[in-house]
Amino acid sequence: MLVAERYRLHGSIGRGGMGEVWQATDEVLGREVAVKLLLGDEADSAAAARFRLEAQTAARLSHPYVVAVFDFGAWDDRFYLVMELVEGQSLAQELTAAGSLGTERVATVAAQAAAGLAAAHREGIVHRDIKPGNLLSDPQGTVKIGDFGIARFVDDPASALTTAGQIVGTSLYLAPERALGRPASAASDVYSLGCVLYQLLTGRPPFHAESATVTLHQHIDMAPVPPRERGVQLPPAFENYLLGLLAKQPEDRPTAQEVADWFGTGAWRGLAEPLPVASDTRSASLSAAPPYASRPPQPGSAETGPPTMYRLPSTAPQPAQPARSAHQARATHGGHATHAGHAANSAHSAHSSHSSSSTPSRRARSGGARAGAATRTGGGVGAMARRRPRVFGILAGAVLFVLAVLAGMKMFSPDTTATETGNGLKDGSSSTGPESTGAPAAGTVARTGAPGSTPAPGVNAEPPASPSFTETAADTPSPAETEEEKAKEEQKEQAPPKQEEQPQPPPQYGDGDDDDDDGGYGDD
Ligand SMILES: Nc1ncnc2c1ncn2[C@@H]1O[C@H](COP(=O)(O)OP(=O)(O)OP(=O)(O)O)[C@@H](O)[C@H]1O
Repeated sequence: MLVAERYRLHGSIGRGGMGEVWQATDEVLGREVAVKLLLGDEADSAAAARFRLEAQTAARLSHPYVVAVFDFGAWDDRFYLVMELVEGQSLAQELTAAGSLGTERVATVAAQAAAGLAAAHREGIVHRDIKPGNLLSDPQGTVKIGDFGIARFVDDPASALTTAGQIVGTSLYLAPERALGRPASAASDVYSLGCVLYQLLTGRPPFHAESATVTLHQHIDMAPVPPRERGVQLPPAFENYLLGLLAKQPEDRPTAQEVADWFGTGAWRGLAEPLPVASDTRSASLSAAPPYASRPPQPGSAETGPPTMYRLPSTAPQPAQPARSAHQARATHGGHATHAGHAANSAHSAHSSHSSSSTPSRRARSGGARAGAATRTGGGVGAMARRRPRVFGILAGAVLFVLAVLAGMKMFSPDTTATETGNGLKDGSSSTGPESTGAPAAGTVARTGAPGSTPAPGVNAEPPASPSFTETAADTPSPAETEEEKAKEEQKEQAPPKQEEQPQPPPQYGDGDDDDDDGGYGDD
């Protein structure tokens, strides 16, 4: 069959909802092409309009991951569409043959399909029917998006081809907002792509109920079961990001370009992972955990691992968005309690095992730099106080305590000496004059310094001061000695001879546990 006197049809490739696709030869240009012939009655204006729009839409796109459209027209009362021939199979066929695809393959599909979608979105075109059957794979495995048959221009409401209440698209991949009857958007395509990727990984779409209506409700209300809970060996980063594509709110999903970049840079391998944004409610609660800067760098994280997209400038895709999306989606929509819990736990565990967001990384690095600077600039008391405030506080308190005790000894020891022994042991202290306050002060010191009392350990820690007191006393007789001696003589007259005959060597003060020595304090 020669179509439009140019395209010779060789054989049917397959049949879809709008037409049958044939392998053909363009006899003018001498190349192989695919020709789609519109099925049914040309009088079906809606189908004809859709077919025409597919041609016009696809013709605007020129991208390696989008099936190219070469020609469009009417022939023998039928419309035809001439496309780039993709000599491979659709991902639906690939999936049927394999059951499920490996992470490496799915990541490639994600990067390429998302790149093709991003190109369409830049043109203001939404595909609206992303599904495995519309993702074609050539012999090299390169993915190309085909069948823009129900696509429409985002900014052209008049081009909408669906009547009120009618939803075009497959329920298995339909975004929640579309299930609610809201307009399709670029984010709707991202959601559908997320469903496809999920199915490629697990062998089944995230939502699949006994009826399309129930499936649509699941898209709206139910959180998807994390693929790893379905037995898929998947890097946590991949899973977390994929769940972000399935966020219930369109604005919580990454853009197609971000998805393309994220998978294209290999971030899905788990070398890096998005972290929640502080403004996120759930993330804020997570942020109550120890600050990122205090965490040691995680193996494979941005701190230690190879560069990732997170280190790109602000023009790079925002890495935190998918994780935030997953959190927000589950937080705001709840959905199936069990699944929501699984998803949240998965995201949380992924977050806790990866600390590679650019912000935390920068914080950690800058924090480390500050610490290093402090060390380099002297490592003195100030630096120590900053680095180990608690230890510094304890040491400072101990020093202050010792100083206070020494000061107390210095103040009160003359009286104790005078009262205690009268042997000149504490003359140095008595020379300072406190003795004028008389025995009461000495008595106070004696009691607080007595062995067995609470402060005893502190007093016992002071012996090193005693010899110095002794030496000072020996060398510098005080003018107060005269009065002191007089007082001693008066005491001699009243005190038992036994006390007068007690010349005590200096160590007795420091021993503390000598009953005889302390006996004098106790008596006082
Ligand atoms: N450019 C192409 N090159 C090679 N095969 C193609 C091409 N376009 C479509 N096909 C194949 O032709 C078959 C029919 O495709 P078509 O797009 O018409 O239907 P569909 O996408 O399966 O269903 P629907 O149109 O309802 O979405 C599919 O197997 C598809 O893989």
